[in-house]
Amino acid sequence: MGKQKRFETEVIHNGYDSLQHQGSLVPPLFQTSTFTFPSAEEGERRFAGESEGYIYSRLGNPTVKVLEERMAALEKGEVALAFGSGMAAVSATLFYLTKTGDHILCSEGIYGCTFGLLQLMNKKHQIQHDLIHFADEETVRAAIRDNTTCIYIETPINPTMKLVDLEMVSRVAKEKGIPVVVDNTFCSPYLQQPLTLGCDYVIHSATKYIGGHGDVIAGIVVGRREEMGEMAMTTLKDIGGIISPFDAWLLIRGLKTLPVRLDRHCENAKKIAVQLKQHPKVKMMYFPGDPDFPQYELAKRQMRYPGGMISFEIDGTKEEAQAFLNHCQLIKIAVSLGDSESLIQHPATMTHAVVPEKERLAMGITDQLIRLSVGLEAWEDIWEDLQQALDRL
Ligand code: MET
Repeated sequence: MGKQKRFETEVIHNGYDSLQHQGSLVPPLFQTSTFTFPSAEEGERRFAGESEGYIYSRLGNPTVKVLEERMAALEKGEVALAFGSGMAAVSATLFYLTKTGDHILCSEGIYGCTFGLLQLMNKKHQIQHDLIHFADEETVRAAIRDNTTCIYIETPINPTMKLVDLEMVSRVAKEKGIPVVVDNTFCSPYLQQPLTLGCDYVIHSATKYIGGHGDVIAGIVVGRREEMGEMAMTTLKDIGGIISPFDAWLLIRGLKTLPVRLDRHCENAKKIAVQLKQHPKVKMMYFPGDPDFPQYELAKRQMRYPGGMISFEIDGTKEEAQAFLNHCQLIKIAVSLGDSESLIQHPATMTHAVVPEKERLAMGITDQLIRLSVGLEAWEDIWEDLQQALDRL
């Protein structure tokens, strides 16, 4: 296929040759559950892995393959696998990396359903976990146990926006031979490429910036050929959380504009953050692009731009936080993120409602915390909506 091109080119062209598909500019949608074999013997060879060729869409599909190859290239990994949701990707990866009695070391905050999954793994398989602040090498070393088989990180953390120094954590993890898994959903590979910083697996809820249009639920995992091959044959094939070919096709379409969209998301977020910070009803703001953000330097080092997500605490009660959401008119009250539409939500009662209060507060998710996914609308319109809603408090 020749040498890899720049990111903005790869999102459009990688892994697809139109001349191999009757000149179809856009990768065709292979909306089929199964594939016919020219003979019984060829069927046997395909099942035995002695012959290439498709069998059944749970085991592989040409449309899904275009998406997977493209995502692998964009994350600078070897192989990607697509899943039916971000959580299917997370659970397949964690089940692949652990067995009964193991321990997972996590960042100090994680998405509510990932937290729920860890509870389930603990209950059913006695797999333990700790959530820690990866402050420095010593802290990481001290937190790793003999039975730690994986480090699981979100950065920025959903929804507190705290960052983890991926280069530092993977350096320590390498000493101990422990794989580092990063949920890169808030950044997409355009803003942050964990594999280039020494991490081993990247996970996406492709529902968010990858799809970008709020019409697909999907997940992606990227890693090395050998491990991903094993994952494909076990926790993808046999647990079966596959993506549908149509959803893969929509993601291929969404990906083409990822850099263009993210440039705009990031520009808008920067402008909104400046305004938000000055509003008297905003008590705290968490945005990696704010010069007062405690990890501002790390953000500059690790991320291309600070992203399109902003969290902030209003000066008020939980009820006032909810009233503020209700006052928003242009901005929609909804979970999810990375869509064209600006979305706002209340993590304590929505994305992280399953986390018990004590753990939730330890993560930094107060009743006053609001998460905003800055959309692609004119930033002035987004700000005017926020401002009028804040002014009514
Ligand atoms: C079902 S709740 C959330 C969806 C998504 N992971 C988010 O953080 O918004």
